[in-house]
Amino acid sequence: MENVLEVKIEEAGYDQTEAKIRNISFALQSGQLLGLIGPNGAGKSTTIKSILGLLPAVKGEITFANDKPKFAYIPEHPILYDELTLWEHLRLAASVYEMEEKHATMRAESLLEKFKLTEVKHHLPGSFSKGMQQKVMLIIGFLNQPDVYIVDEPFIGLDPIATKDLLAMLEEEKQRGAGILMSTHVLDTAERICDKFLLLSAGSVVADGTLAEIQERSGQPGASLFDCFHQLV
Ligand SMILES: Nc1ncnc2c1ncn2[C@@H]1O[C@H](COP(=O)(O)OP(=O)(O)OP(=O)(O)O)[C@@H](O)[C@H]1O
Repeated sequence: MENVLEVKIEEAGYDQTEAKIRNISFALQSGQLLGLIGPNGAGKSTTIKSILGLLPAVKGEITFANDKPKFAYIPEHPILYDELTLWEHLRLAASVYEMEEKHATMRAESLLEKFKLTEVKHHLPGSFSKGMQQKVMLIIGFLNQPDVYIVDEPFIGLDPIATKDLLAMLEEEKQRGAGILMSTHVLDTAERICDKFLLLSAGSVVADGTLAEIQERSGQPGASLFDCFHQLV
């Protein structure tokens, strides 16, 4: 399988004086869902921000497969404009992505339908609930069908049906060949859906690989991801 993203971070942090993460290297393949797992403060968001080029101090190399990579970042906390309606957000995203108008409209309508937001598409997202705002970020992320998804903790705030819809969308995008890097604390879901894991603690990788490989590394064959995690961290 082709690598859609290669990450080799020697160190990265929020200023030049102190590295918050060290020696984080992995490759994300087409059609793969990679789970970024670790306790609070382990460095998951810092890893994601390093990949996105949002940190001032990153030593290392981030390589996307394509020169002009198509990727979507779905942040943990919604970032929305007070003055734009939901539909205007989608129009803006489509124009930033340079999507063809008819295709963008069709795709937007179908995602609104899927996440049950069609009725509020001309409303301001500022008036939406937390979960609805999170869904807006998902729709924007899924709009352009990128090669790579970088998703920061998507499950918090979503109701069970929205969670199920999100999991189905992720699976669909994997089948299409997208690579997905997803950070999460929801370990039972991660265990079910991720192909591989990168387990971080205190800014470094403590284990990586498939569940079987992580079980072996933690000396607990057949154990849950939670138990392996507990043992290793
Ligand atoms: N904006 C920031 N400025 C300075 N240090 C930061 C900043 N954000 C995070 N850090 C530090 O970087 C380290 C890693 O934090 P990070 O946010 O990457 O953890 P995380 O694994 O995403 O945790 P969580 O599960 O709580 O979201 C922590 O020591 C944290 O204090």
